[in-house]
Amino acid sequence: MTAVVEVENVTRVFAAARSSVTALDDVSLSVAPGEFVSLIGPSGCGKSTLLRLIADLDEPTSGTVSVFGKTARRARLDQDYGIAFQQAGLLPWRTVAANIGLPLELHKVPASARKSRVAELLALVGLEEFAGHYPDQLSGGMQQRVAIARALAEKPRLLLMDEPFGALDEMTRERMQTELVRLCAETGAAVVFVTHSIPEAVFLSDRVVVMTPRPGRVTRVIEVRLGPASDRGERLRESADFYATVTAVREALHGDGASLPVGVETR
Ligand SMILES: Nc1ncnc2c1ncn2[C@@H]1O[C@H](COP(=O)(O)OP(=O)(O)OP(=O)(O)O)[C@@H](O)[C@H]1O
Repeated sequence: MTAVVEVENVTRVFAAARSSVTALDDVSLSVAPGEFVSLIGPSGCGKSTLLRLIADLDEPTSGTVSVFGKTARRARLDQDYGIAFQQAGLLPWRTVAANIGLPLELHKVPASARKSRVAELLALVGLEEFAGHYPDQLSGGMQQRVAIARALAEKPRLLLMDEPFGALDEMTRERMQTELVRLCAETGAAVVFVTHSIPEAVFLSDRVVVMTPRPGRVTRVIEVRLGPASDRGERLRESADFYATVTAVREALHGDGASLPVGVETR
């Protein structure tokens, strides 16, 4: 089975006149179809750099990145995935509805199908009343929700998301997490998801990849065994298994994995 994302021995050095930063050092990562993988680690450990390399917004100093078995460049040109990054990246001259519908327009989806899909997405992110607004009339969190709706517009087989829920209030954030899990289960989409939140990573993921900075490396990979995505509802957040996995990720982040709870595997 072809991996959706294959990162092999990737190093990214940002060279400057006096010093250079090794943002990623010999990082490898493989994401299977339908798999949800979160990248977590302290600020500056290279999470965003890794995602940018996968999205072909930057190039590795050495090593290779492939997406759906193609070069990262080819996959970007073919628009094989949806992207939702920290900055919403909306087009200011387009309304909310027109921003969300943009990928559908680019792929020449007929107007009637486009309209109904945009209505569905507006409901999903709770912005039905703002369809005709422009981005600068929305709060940061609302803009972020528009960007997420746009990323989901074409039910992509891969989503690349960098702190997409960072600007949201806690209630909306949890709702969006539940929706994202449900959508991925429905569409079979794989996701590479950057976050600073341990509970968020655990709730969403099949695997949590723990990174450390200077140089940016993958130090641990924690398999999350919390049952199928379709069962990940609100009750999961209060379960003992959930807490145990959160603890395991926290310990891995602090470099203390000596006593892992039962049922949590690392490799
Ligand atoms: N364009 C760039 N030029 C120079 N250095 C860069 C560039 N982009 C990233 N870096 C450096 O690479 C390292 C990794 O940065 P990156 O943004 O990937 O980290 P991160 O884990 O996503 O951090 P955060 O959690 O704060 O968003 C940092 O030391 C950063 O300063």
